[in-house]
Order: sequence, then C-alpha cells, then structure tokens
Amino acid sequence: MTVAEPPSAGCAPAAAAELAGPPKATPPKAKDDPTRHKVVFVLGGPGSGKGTQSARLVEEFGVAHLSAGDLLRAHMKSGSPEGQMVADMIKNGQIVPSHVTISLLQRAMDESGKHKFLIDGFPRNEENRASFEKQTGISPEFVLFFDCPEEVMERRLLGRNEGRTDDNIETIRKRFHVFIDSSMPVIQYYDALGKVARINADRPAEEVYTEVRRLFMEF
Ligand SMILES: Nc1ncnc2c1ncn2[C@@H]1O[C@H](COP(=O)(O)OP(=O)(O)OP(=O)(O)O)[C@@H](O)[C@H]1O
Ligand SMILES: Nc1ccn([C@@H]2O[C@H](COP(=O)(O)O)[C@@H](O)[C@H]2O)c(=O)n1
Ligand SMILES: [Mg+2]
Repeated sequence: MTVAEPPSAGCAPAAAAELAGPPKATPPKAKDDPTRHKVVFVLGGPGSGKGTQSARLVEEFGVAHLSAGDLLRAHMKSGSPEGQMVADMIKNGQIVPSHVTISLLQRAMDESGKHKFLIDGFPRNEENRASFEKQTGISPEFVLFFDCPEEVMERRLLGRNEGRTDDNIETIRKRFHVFIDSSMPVIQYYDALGKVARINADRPAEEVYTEVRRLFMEF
C-alpha cells in the first residue's frame, strides 16, 4: 500500500487537501474507553427481517439503529448527481460504492450522540467491510445473521407494500444474487472470527425476537 506524502508548506488549502489523499484510518480505541463506539452488524438476505427485528431492539434497549439502505434512500432524494446514481443502483439491486455509504453512516453515528449501534444491511461486500474497518477503526462486537430461505424472503418482499423501487420480482432476483455472491462472503469472514450469531428467521417475528433479545442482552 502506498501512503500519500504530506503536503509541502505553503501549499494552497484545496491543493493540500487533494495531496492529502483518501481519509486516514482511525486507530481503534482501547476496549475500556467509554467513548468507544460499539457496533453490532445486522445482516441477512433481502426480506429476512433485519429492519423488523432492529426496530424491536430499539424499542426495548434504546440502542441506535442505522439502516444503510434507509440512509441511502434518504440520500437519493437529495436531488444531487450522487443521489441519482444511488437511486439507479438501488433500483438495479447493486451495491453503492463504500465511500458514499460510509460517509452517511459516519455522519449518522456522530449526530446520534450514542455509543452503541445496530448497523443494518452493512457491510454488504468485502469493499464495504474493509473500508469501514479501516476508516473508522471499528470492528463489530458480533454479527446477527438472519438466515431465511429465498422463497420466504421473496413472498415477504412482494407483500411489503412500502413503495420501494427494488421490491419487484426482477430486482428481488438480482438482490438475491448479490447477497449470495457478495454479502455471504462477509458473513463467512466474521464467522471465521467466531463473531456470527445465526438466527433462523423463517419463524413468526415474535419467536425470532425471543432469540434475538437473548443474544442482544450480552451486548
Ligand atoms: N418473521 C417474520 N415473519 C413474517 N413476516 C415478516 C417477518 N419479519 C419481517 N416480516 C415482514 O417481511 C417484510 C420484510 O421485512 P424487513 O423489512 O424487516 O426485512 P429486511 O431484512 O429489512 O429487508 P431489506 O433488506 O429489503 O430491507 C416486511 O413486510 C415485514 O413486516
Ligand atoms: N451497504 C449497503 C446497503 C444497501 N445498499 C443498497 O440499498 C439497497 C437496499 O438496501 P436494504 O438494506 O434496505 O435492503 C440495496 O439493494 C443496495 O442497492 C448498498 O448499496 N449498500
Ligand atoms: Mg431493511
């Protein structure tokens, strides 16, 4: 890896910023530092119930819930060219470049004033995972993985009725492919570190939550 040289004295600020290169990595905080951000990643296929279960955890434990998809959907309404790119990518079931999603997540974390976060639907691929860990210095305490058969998720998504541009059969099939090809390797990565709690999500939401809250009490 090459590290950008520091700008020389007398450089104009804009040029200096350009020379400084990409954002610097944040060193991890000590385990017992009370300001250390603690994160649980909430992962699983589209429609597996990440948002539903996260909402229950927010209600019971007051933890901050950041849905990467919700942040991107809000961003796409900004009217900016980047917002339009995000809208197009969501409609096609594609994963948005990490720098966009991570800056939205970082801003939401900073503005929340909280230290414990449920991050839902992120990281979605290896680029998301590695960039987030490098830029924030945060690795998750653990990962909640909602495991659910595709036919069940498909039925749920087609019945969701929230007006999402990606809840149609064509995009749903693309999202399933992206989940298997790009997101499952991230779950496998954390599983190899012993950080994944797998939950059978093909059960009534109440039953799923009984298990989720038990796992979460240890957070
Ligand atoms: N255990 C469950 N049983 C039946 N329906 C469920 C269950 N959990 C969630 N649902 C319903 O399935 C739909 C998808 O749930 P949810 O939005 O929580 O999924 P998600 O994992 O966040 O999906 P996405 O990745 O698309 O955001 C919603 O309509 C929700 O009410
Ligand atoms: N890390 C992420 C998360 C989401 N996206 C895009 O948003 C879509 C919807 O996400 P949900 O979690 O709400 O299902 C997803 O299909 C991606 O297009 C992303 O790019 N990166
Ligand atoms: Mg969701």
